[in-house]
Amino acid sequence: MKRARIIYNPTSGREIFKKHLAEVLVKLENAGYETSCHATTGEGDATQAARIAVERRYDLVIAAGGDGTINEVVNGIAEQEYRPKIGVIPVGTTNDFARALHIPRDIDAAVDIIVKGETIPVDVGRINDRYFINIAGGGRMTELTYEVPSKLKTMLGQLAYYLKGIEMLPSIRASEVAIEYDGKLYEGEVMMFLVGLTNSVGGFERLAPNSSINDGMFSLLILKKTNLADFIRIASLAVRGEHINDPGVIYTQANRIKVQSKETVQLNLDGEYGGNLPAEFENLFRHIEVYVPLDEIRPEDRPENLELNFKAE
Ligand SMILES: Nc1ncnc2c1ncn2[C@@H]1O[C@H](COP(=O)(O)OP(=O)(O)OP(=O)(O)O)[C@@H](O)[C@H]1O
Repeated sequence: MKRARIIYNPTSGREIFKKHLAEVLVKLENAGYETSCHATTGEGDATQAARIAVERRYDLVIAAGGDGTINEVVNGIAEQEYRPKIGVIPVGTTNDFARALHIPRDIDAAVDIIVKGETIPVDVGRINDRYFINIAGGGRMTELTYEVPSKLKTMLGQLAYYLKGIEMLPSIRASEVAIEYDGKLYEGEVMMFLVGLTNSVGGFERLAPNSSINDGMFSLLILKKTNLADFIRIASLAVRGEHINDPGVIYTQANRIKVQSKETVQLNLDGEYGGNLPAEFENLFRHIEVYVPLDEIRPEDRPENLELNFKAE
């Protein structure tokens, strides 16, 4: 019998997961999993719980929460030699990782995907000994994600971020940075830089349109210093993925990225504060296995084609 560990955040999103826990357990039991649960108690607890799940050699770890919870679970697993497969039940306010992997927000449907048992390997980002699965970045613009009060998030969901963004826009300053990427160098003032593993960020599904979840490459997006009018223009292009050719934007793929600044620039890892610059980003190629609806994954990202990609490199 396989053993599964559910690590769930009881405060995620609209706090609905608890009410569905019994049916989730029954479903996993019927599928042949012996399952136990851990409810997180606060910051860092999901990482600790994931480390313990690794020690106890669980076959899979199911993270139920938002991007913050999944990030924490991956942080407990990514550093280990034995890495259980990861299932995701997206019940957070932002669920960018799940969206990028086409995992549905419906709890029942998300569990069905785990039960079906199809997985793909995905890349994980490492930065100064911390890990991220979706996006890292820096610059004043990225700071709005943790300035949104959690009560507002529960009430308004994704909308809370946009409201905060609009409120902060006029006060956003540029930061002077040096960004080295695969031997190239950009030096200048930026509103933000983003280092992405998936194409889905903050509900913008085309922010990094060329991202592949398992090609060993980051998408690097640099938004140069702009005035408010240009910023609004670029943001509206970004909805359609058309910002990448704008002169105010640098968009490229890179495997290793180093960012420095003389100023204090905060980093954001998967939507949470992640220390300050300097930072070195390293892409850990196909580092974790995640349960996904395989039919909906792009052909080039599916396991049967991965070997081919690899040989072609
Ligand atoms: N019992 C708890 N009480 C309060 N905070 C918690 C608890 N358990 C975990 N947390 C914190 O909640 C943070 C964010 O949670 P998570 O990402 O799951 O959901 P969310 O806030 O609804 O969504 P998002 O982060 O996507 O906006 C975690 O990083 C963790 O620090």
